[in-house]
Amino acid sequence: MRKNKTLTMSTTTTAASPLHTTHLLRRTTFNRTFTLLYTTAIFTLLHHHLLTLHYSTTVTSAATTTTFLIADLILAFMWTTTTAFRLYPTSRKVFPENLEKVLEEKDFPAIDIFICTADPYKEPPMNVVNTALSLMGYDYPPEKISVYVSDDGGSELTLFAFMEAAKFAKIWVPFCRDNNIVDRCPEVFFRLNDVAFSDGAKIKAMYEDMKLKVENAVERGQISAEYITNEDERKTFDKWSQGFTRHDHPTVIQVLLENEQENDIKGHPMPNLIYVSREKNKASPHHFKAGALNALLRVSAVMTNAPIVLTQDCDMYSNDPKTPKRMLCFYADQSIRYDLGYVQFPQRFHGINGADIYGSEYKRLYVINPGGMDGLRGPCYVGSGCFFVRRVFFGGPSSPEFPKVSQLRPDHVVEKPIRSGKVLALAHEVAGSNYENGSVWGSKMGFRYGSLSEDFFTGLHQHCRGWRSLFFHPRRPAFLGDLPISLYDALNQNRRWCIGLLEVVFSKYNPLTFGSRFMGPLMGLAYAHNAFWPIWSIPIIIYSFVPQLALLNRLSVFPEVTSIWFLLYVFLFLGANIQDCLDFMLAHGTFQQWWNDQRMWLIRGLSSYFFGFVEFSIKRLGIASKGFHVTSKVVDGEQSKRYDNGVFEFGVPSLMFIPLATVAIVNAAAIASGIVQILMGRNMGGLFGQMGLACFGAVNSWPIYEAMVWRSDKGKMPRVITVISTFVALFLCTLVLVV
Ligand SMILES: O=c1ccn([C@@H]2O[C@H](COP(=O)(O)OP(=O)(O)O[C@H]3O[C@H](CO)[C@@H](O)[C@H](O)[C@H]3O)[C@@H](O)[C@H]2O)c(=O)[nH]1
Ligand SMILES: [Mn+2]
Repeated sequence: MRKNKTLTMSTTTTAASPLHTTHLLRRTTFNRTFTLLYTTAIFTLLHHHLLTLHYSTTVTSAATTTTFLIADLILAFMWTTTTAFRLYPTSRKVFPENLEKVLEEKDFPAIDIFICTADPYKEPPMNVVNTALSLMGYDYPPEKISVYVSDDGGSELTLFAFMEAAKFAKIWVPFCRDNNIVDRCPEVFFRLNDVAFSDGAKIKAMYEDMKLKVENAVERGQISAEYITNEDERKTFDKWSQGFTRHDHPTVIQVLLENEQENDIKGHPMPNLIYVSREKNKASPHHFKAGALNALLRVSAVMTNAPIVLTQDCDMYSNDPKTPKRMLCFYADQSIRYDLGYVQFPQRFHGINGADIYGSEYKRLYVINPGGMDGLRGPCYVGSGCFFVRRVFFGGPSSPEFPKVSQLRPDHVVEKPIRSGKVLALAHEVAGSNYENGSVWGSKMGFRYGSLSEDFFTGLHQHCRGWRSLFFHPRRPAFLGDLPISLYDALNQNRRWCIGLLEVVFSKYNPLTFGSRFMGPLMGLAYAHNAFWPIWSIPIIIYSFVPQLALLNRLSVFPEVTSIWFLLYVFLFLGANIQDCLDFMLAHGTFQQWWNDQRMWLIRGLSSYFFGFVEFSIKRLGIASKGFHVTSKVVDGEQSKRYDNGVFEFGVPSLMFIPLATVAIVNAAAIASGIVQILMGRNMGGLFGQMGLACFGAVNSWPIYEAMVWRSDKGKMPRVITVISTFVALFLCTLVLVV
């Protein structure tokens, strides 16, 4: 009887006061029409190339035509994949105020929050603590929240920071709740707000005190005896005895807060807070972040086994305490619940300079494209800001594959307190480095192994198994993270992703051959778009060198400016760029940000995409590979000043800068040669396209000229790179002139 009542109630409220709505964006019709038009243009160009090839009389012209045919085929393929994002661009709204009509607070699902950190020197513990505090402060029943911190750095410094955080949280969480604070990341709150009200000033002093202690410990690399206040803490730190290194140590699990035991200073229960550093040794592979997440999946199953799991990078703090309630608007909707695997919020960043010189926002990857996939079977998983249904890690929606150990099953109900001996013993066992031997963890269960882009691979796998996902982009960013502020860091991160993506391309789960069979062709294309990123380097390299070198050689490779074919080129070039720019600006970007974003696309094509490809090949051949190189989140004062002023940071002599500098020089040389040819009275009709392209290259290379020629700060281009690149450029130019 009661059940019935709830049921009718939920149906009526869904109709009259929905939990969420979804609609196609207004640009949909335009996008579809343009797709048809552009596809026709592509086919016309390819046809034209084939004809030219057929009728070419010299080896040089056959070779150049083939080169451009290859470049254009790849560009055409990549453009085709973008249509997957453009045919069903979707946007959603949620109505958390209607939540209480369908779900009482006591029936809210519990949430296990996973925070991964891997290195106390690249990821300062104080920042990780801030992330954790912001999440513990969620506007959600605290007894339903458990925060698990995975420390792959195996550092007592991080544990120490969290011990301090556990104490501070008892003051911070009620303070946020009682004052209805929105910025629940303490660092951000104290930076942005005047703390004159309530106990603000007192709490700020406590926060500063904690920060001082933690930063002091990190600086000294050890925890002073005076900071250790009781026997329990001392015993814990004793685990870091001799022989304990980050690559070789036993499991450390420390329950720092337990909600049934501890209350905040106002008497409300606290969320659980658990520190986990899984066992590591050189003999067993640890699979980087995916391995860490799988260990957390098991440890959390044993301890709390919440039906919802939120994964967070250590730098991604919560920027909106209402986020879990917004997520619930989807989760509580029975009509979509059955095969809903995860709800992905976009990764957004703080501290971006106005023009976003490194395109670090990745607007297309994180905001635009997921909205497009949301109209299909849902967005990719991007590693952070994602609420999973725990069940998604164990088989398809209608084909569950549960672990043998009953305590690890997603339907297992935990009855014992998390500090009980049995629970802790099992938790240690499942975090052991040999636990996964001979099991399907990482292949069929949990997060996927085998790719450095474990997030992309995991999401793909889940979609292939029949799960759907969903994208929600609230106006106020749900999470904000750090971004690389030097070109080298930005490119290195991108290179790691490329290696991971190629690992997916060359696995059984290739999005085109395997994926599209199980997810449908458009989803296959959408996944392929990301997976094939690195091949963009081929057309970008070709178009950065070949027309320019031909110009130096007075060889015309594009149609005459007066010919109709030239118009086709103009249409293809402008069409793609303008549509891209519009997409970007409609997603609240500025023109300048778009310009920098397209520049970064070219820069990546010449460096990280290409080097990622090279490194992937080397790895395939069985030669050394670096593994997961964690992006540094530490800020250097001077560097950060340059970043804020929009100045490119080269500084380190990286091989990746050589193609960039070489292209800059070759393009400048091509322009110079073009000008000389004009002055000599040559008819430039046939070389107009090449001259235009060289100018485009040079304008894009502006920061590189600056860094090579007239900057003197630490971030300028290292002299050795300039010298090598000049030689390479000279070599290329003479080679062409000789041929
Ligand atoms: O062995 C490792 C390596 C990394 N991490 C953690 O993984 C997260 C992401 O690492 P980061 O260096 O910040 O990489 P990004 O390139 O910024 O991260 C993006 O790309 C990764 C895949 O390459 C995804 O895992 C991330 O979620 C996504 O934000 C961080 O919290 C790390 O602490 C681990 O826990 N163990
Ligand atoms: Mn990161």
